[in-house]
Amino acid sequence: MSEELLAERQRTADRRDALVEVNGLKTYYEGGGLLSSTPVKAVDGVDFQIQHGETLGLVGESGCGKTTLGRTLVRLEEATDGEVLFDGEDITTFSGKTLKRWRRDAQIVFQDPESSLNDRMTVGEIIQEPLDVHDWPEFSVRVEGAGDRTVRVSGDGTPVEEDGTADIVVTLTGDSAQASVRDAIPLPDEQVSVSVDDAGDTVDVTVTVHVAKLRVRRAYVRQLLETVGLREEHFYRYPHQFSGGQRQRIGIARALALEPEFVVLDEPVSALDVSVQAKILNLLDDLQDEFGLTYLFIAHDLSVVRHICDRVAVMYLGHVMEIGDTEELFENPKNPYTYSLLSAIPDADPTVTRQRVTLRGTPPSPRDPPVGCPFSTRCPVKIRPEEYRDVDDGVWEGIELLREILRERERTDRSLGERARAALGMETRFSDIDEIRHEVFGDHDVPDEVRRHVEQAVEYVRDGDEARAREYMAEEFGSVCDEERPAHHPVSESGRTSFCHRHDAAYEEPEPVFDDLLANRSRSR
Ligand SMILES: Nc1ncnc2c1ncn2[C@@H]1O[C@H](COP(=O)(O)OP(=O)(O)OP(=O)(O)O)[C@@H](O)[C@H]1O
Repeated sequence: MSEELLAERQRTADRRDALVEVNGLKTYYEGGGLLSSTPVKAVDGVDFQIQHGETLGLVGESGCGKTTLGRTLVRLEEATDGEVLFDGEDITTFSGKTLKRWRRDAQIVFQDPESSLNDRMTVGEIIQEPLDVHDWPEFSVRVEGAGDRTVRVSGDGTPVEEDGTADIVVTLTGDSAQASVRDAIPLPDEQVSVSVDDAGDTVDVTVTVHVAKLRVRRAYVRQLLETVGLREEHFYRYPHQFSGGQRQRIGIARALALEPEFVVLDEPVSALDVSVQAKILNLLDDLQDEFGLTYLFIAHDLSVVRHICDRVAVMYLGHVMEIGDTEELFENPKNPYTYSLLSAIPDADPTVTRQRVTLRGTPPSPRDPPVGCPFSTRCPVKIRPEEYRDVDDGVWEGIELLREILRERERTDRSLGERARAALGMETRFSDIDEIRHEVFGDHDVPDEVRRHVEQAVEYVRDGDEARAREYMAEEFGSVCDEERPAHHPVSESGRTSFCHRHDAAYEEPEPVFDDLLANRSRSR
């Protein structure tokens, strides 16, 4: 299938009904640390959509920006650039009353139910707090049966905006009027009285609620406790009297209190025992069906993600590397980072002896990310310059490792060289460049055309010019992966995309390159 056709299908898939649409979103943390002038680029330009009622998983190594992204979507962090459209409106521009009103629609459940609940408040108070802040319920009123007449609402009711959900529906029939309260609100219809003054062109409707809001709120909190599998009598207890799973249920009840459309679940089960995890996941699933919720599900545990997410976004160093249908992505990852991440999961079938891709080192600092592809410093199938395509994999690995050590030495103080090498998985105690070279290339038979350039770079280091050595290595061995940001290429008919230069027609796709790499490795064992 041609790229054009795939791109067209991608656009069609995108036109489905999105609740959340993120365009070019960046969230940087300014200041702090030694390099205070350089911001931490926690989220560095991401684009994706979440459809109504969908669960989008967000995975990636620690520190890749998942939590920051989730918090930016619910405005707990301010976006540095880009937009977050929520039902078409850019929430990054909201302020004042508009922001406060919108906050009801987007909530977050935190990872750690230990620390996310205030231990000095009762469970009832914790769940009720957002209701108090928003003076819930509003007693919004819609009047039906008024025909062409102008309706004015007063008393305890406020007229509903446009076609929003009304708490109370007043139905006018002849001279009488009847109020019916929305199911979710624990307020019997008979506790609401309505008087109508029909003056021809105008109808004045006065709504009187005979129960104090606070009582309605309390009854609602009790209802919520049951919704999340707790009991009414838990209202007056304190969080420390509950188990981890129960505390997470409290956090979920609090998040649901204002009837949001969208919930960010930030590792909601990571801190829980495995037996409890399944129960909480089932609860979240049931709640999604019952309330039509849309989720962003942040997780480390890929098997959990596979189980519950419709689509998955794989993040690395502030970027979305691959995004698409969960089953497709797990079955047949297209991006080298996804491939590497998934290869780390043990296979459920012990008879399957799958080859694993072990990633070298740790991700670069988000203060100083690579200028090209964010994964370029660790990618096992990075594009090589034409003249080095046939160089032995072990030698190439040595070149990349040497480049990484030189970069790491730039970042860390020389006296911290040990730490740099430890980060790269090297157990050596030396700091001399000749020893490093020896360690990196080991017993490999390094061809002359490579040796020559490595020697030159080593010479620059000996002369104390490490910047020159880095530049020399980059000029000689660097490729498009080091120099240019990739595009998001469509990689399947369902609209999956992958952020990798290898999908350009000029290069070989990642998959066969991985196959060759792994086959060579097993041969050399
Ligand atoms: N308030 C902050 N100030 C400065 N830097 C921050 C702040 N919060 C996070 N960071 C940095 O931003 C980057 C992304 O962090 P974030 O917590 O979003 O990643 P994550 O993928 O959620 O990690 P984890 O899986 O460990 O929770 C990290 O380098 C982190 O150190």
